[in-house]
Amino acid sequence: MSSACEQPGMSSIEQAVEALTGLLARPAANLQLPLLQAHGRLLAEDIHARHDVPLWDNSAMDGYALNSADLPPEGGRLPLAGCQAAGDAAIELPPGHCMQIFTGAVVPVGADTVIPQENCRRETDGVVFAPVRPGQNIRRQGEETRVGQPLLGSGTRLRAQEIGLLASQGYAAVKVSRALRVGIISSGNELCDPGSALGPGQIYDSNRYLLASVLQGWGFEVHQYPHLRDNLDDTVQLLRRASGEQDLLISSGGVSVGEADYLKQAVQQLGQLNLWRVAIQPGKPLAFGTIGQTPWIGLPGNPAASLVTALIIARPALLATQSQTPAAPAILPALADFEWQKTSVRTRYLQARLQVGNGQMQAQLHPQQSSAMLANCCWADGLVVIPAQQPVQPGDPVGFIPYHALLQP
Ligand SMILES: Nc1nc2c(c(=O)[nH]1)N[C@H]1C(S)=C(S)[C@@H](COP(=O)(O)OP(=O)(O)OC[C@H]3O[C@@H](n4cnc5c(N)ncnc54)[C@H](O)[C@@H]3O)O[C@H]1N2
Ligand code: MOO
Repeated sequence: MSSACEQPGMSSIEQAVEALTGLLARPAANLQLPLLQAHGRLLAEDIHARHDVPLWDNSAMDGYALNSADLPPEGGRLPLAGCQAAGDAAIELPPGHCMQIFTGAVVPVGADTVIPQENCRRETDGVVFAPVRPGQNIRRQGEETRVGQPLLGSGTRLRAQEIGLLASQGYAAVKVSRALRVGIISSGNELCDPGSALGPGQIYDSNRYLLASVLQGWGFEVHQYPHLRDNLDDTVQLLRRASGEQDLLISSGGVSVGEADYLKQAVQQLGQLNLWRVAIQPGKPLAFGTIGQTPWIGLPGNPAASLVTALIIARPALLATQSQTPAAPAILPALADFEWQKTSVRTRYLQARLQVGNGQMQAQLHPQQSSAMLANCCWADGLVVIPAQQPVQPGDPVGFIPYHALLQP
């Protein structure tokens, strides 16, 4: 990322992230959600074990349970006495016998060892064992977790494994943080939604779908608003309504210098414009401010500029409303498999792929880097970061941020 920005009128990326983070408030309320709806949410309570895990000593194998004291050290034959199946209460092992047992079944009373069926020889009414190690293949009560033990802390993001762990402790519902409600607004007379026929001069609105996917991927609740026509009255009206309904508004388009770009003007009329223009390419015209109590982020209209600014500037600020420690995506070291001479006062994010060459990670660029394109972003699996004013020669070290890291919370 850029250091202090020397371009008059532009903030550095760090300044923009810091100012935006200060503008966004955490949603106050928590909510109780059924476990199946809690995936991806942040836990809003501390979770303790309700019982030991395992609940009782149980078998790790399909085989035969026995009391090791019943066998001589060289092994031997034990008569077979019934079967202990998973889901049944513990039955008693008669002294001097063995009992068939299945994985997960409670260990019969009196048994201390389980031998897998492939490691012994079954006869009609008995089993012949090699020497055994007492205690083999038994999962002990409480060896994973003891009742009352802290399991998950408030603030933990519930991934698949946390959901599974909560279910294993009998939690049918959990308290989670309410996700920010984000209103999405696409601005421009030229926009038409997929599913409708394009009129003359129209294009399909891709940013609405792109941004909704990004925000949903981070766990936010997304609400759509109608396309904003390029005039001040409509813009003021829609922003006033939407700001009363959402925790945050994110628009795309209408923030550069064009005479049909009314968003900043409308925000100034309704509230306050806090920042405009960031030393980032693509994405320079990014703006944000507040309408009443509701923050607004104006992403640039070019689709790749919308995507990159959402991932690099909005992401850390938005995730800070959800968690105390938003994970900054790791910048992976790579070697440039390209030359870049178009230096700029802005930090440049380039659509790139990583590949292994000569045993090292090499970053390759898409031949087209226009911010008006999306096919290049689909080709890419991440972004190469070129600091301001820094040309790159083939073989130079560069930083690479994988898309998967940016698209996850
Ligand atoms: N004279 C100048 N012109 C422009 C400058 C500048 O500094 N001086 N900056 C350029 C840069 S950089 C960008 S990025 C764009 C951003 O402009 P806006 O945010 O005002 O966006 P629009 O003008 O509304 O649209 C730009 C471009 O993107 C297309 N677009 C807009 N919304 C969508 C959408 N929802 N789905 C798909 N495509 C969309 C729109 O049709 C335009 O082609 O400004 C440059 N101009
Ligand atoms: O910043 Mo614009 O986003 O260069 O296309």
